[in-house]
Parts: sequence; structure tokens; C-alpha cells
Amino acid sequence: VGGPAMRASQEDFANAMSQVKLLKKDPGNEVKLKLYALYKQATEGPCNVPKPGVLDFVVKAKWDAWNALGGLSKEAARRSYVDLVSSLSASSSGRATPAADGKRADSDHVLVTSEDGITAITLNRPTKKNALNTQMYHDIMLALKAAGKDSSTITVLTGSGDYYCSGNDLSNFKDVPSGRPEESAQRSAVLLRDFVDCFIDFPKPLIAVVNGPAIGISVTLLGLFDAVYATDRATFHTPFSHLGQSPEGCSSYVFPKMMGPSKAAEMLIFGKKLTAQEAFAQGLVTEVFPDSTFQKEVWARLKAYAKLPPNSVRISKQLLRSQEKERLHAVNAEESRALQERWVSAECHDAIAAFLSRKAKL
Ligand SMILES: CCCC/C=C/CC(=O)SCCNC(=O)CCNC(=O)[C@H](O)C(C)(C)COP(=O)(O)OP(=O)(O)OC[C@H]1O[C@@H](n2cnc3c(N)ncnc32)[C@H](O)[C@@H]1OP(=O)(O)O
Repeated sequence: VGGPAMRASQEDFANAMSQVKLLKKDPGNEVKLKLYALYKQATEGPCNVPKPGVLDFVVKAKWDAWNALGGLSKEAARRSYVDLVSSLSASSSGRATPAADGKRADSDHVLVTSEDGITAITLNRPTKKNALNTQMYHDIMLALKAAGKDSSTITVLTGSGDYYCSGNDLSNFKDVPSGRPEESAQRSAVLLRDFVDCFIDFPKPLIAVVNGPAIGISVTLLGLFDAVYATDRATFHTPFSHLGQSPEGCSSYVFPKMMGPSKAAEMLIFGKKLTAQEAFAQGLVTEVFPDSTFQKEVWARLKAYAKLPPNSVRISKQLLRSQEKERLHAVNAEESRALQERWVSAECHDAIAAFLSRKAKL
């Protein structure tokens, strides 16, 4: 699940350690802590030193980062380290985000533009309905981290082509090295948790421009956005049980609060697909627009919002969200743990095999 085909050899790991020293841009403290934690886990295994005192800030932050990796195996940590360095190198060489204001920075499948006070992150893999592969998860995280710090007032996530996003790339499951499904699932659970954490912690208004159907994780995450604008062509589908999986993106907590437990159960347990109007009625979508005028109307609205004073907007967003943050992090951890187990289940493997052999489609 979620990981590239090969295991990370000691040589890959050694190369990645050298590459880190050659990065042109400072990746920031958060990423450095992640690298430190993965390095320790890869070389020494799970955190084995006593918890430092709270006033020892730097040592405590490092200990927390290492300890958060729990029982992740050395091999999985090595792979995650190699993946992370590879995405940082791509970004550092200008292939990926972040975008400077007024400029455009591209990675293969995630485009970032920053203009008129709006940073837009566009999923750009239309031939695969914008399904999210491992590199895209990393690119989106980097893009969000950069957007959180840039001078734009709001950040937008949207898709190119006829889909918003078809969720997790199911071919990620093909790439599991034989005999190592547990490690792969563990690595994907770490990736999922880090990915969703970026949305929980995002410091300024985050808006989804849902330009077409949305599936899986692209739907569940919507509960963490501050506004969701959808074309009337969009649909919202979370077929987790059909895939032998379980909900993520904090939806097991946010959806029942938002739409009531039974409507949430219809979506998250029974996989009911909602139309845009139905999603609006459940509070998942803020407003629905006719497809013919969708882009024009939504971007005009966003440009007006982006003219508001950025600091005021940011502080208000944080006030609206801060009460729930701790709870959301705990939910995210729990959902990631549950999925880690699901990914090695026969129910999940059978469902993915059916999709990959073209016997099943949603
Ligand atoms: C590490 C974090 C993990 C987080 C976990 C999240 C859980 C989820 O997100 S669960 C949701 C997973 N998504 C799906 O189950 C969708 C699967 N796709 C489909 O059912 C259909 O492709 C479609 C309904 C989206 C579109 O059908 P349509 O007939 O219009 O087009 P297709 O010919 O099927 O698709 C074109 C092309 O795109 C490929 N593709 C589409 N979605 C995915 C996907 N999610 N993963 C991999 N590939 C996908 C499809 O195979 C086609 O590829 P080819 O042209 O090469 O055959």
C-alpha cells in the first residue's frame, strides 16, 4: 500500500543521507525532525531512551518525533527516509513546490500557483482521474507546508480534468514487495497520518474547489476544509467497506458531528454515493454551482475573499479550529492504525485485486 515497489537497500539509505547534505533549501524544522526520527528508527529501531524533561525543548522535540514512530520496522523507516529525501530533492531542484508569489512551480502531478493572494494546489493526473500516488502525497504535504507560510491569504485545492480526485491510487497495492505486506502497511499508515496532520494543522483558510467526482480520501478530507465549493457534476463517494477498508481523514469523527450518525453511516459504512446537492444538504459542501459557470463564479468569489486582511483571516480560522485540534490528531492516529490492519486483510486484498484485474469498478 502506498509505497514504491522496491525495498530501500542500505545503499539507497546511504545515498539519501548524502543527498540530505546537498539540499539547496533548508527544509525547515518540522521536516528535519521527521528526518531525524526516521534516521534513528532506521538505525536503532523504536525509541529506547527515557523521555527528557519538558524544559529541554530541542531534545524533547527530537524524542517526541522518534517516539511517535512507535514500532515502525527499521526497513520501513529506511524506505520512508529515502522517499522523503527524494521528494525534498525534487522540490529543492525546483521540480516541485513551493511556489513563490506570482510564479508557478510544478511537480509531475501536483501543480502550485500563487497569484492574487491565492495559492492554488492542483492535482494534475487527469488520465488516472487524479488518483493519489505516493509521490503526490509527499508533494501535497510540501505544497501545504509552503502555502501555510507564504504571503497568500487563502489556499485552494482543486483537480484538473473531469475528476476532482479518485482517491488513493489502488496500484500502490501492486507495489508491495512479496512477503512484506506488514511493513508496507506500516509505512503507508505513517504516510497517511503525516498527510492528514498537514490538513489538521493548516494555519489559514483552506478551500476545496471540487471540479468533478470525488472518491475516498479526497472526500473524507473535506471535513477539514473551511469551505467546499462544488460543481453540480460532482459526486461524493467513500466506498471503504467495498474495498475492505475503513474511513480516514478524521471523517469517523467529523462526519457524524456534521451530518448526524445515520447519514454518516450511510456514507462511511455503506458507501452511499452523494450528489452535490445531497452533500450540500448534509453540510459537507458549502455551495453548489452550475457546471457551466462553476470556474468563473468560484474564482471570482475566491479573489474577493483573498483581498481580506490576511492576518485577521488567519487568526479567525485558527480560533474556529483550535478547540478541536488535539482531538483530531488522536482520531487521525486511530484511523491510521485501523487502516494499517485493514491493508493486510484478505477482504482488502480481494477488493483491490478485483479492481486491478478490471473485474470491479465503483
Ligand atoms: C497512504 C494513504 C492511503 C489513503 C487511503 C485512502 C482510501 C481511498 O481513497 S479509497 C478510494 C480508492 N479509489 C477507488 O476505489 C476508485 C477506483 N477507480 C474507479 O472505480 C474508476 O476508475 C472510476 C469510477 C474512478 C472512473 O471510472 P471510468 O470508467 O470513468 O474511468 P477508468 O477507465 O476506470 O479510469 C481511467 C484510468 O484511471 C485509473 N484510475 C482511476 N482511479 C484510480 C485509482 N483510484 N487508482 C488507480 N487507478 C485509477 C483507471 O485504472 C484507468 O487507468 P487505465 O487507463 O490505465 O486503465
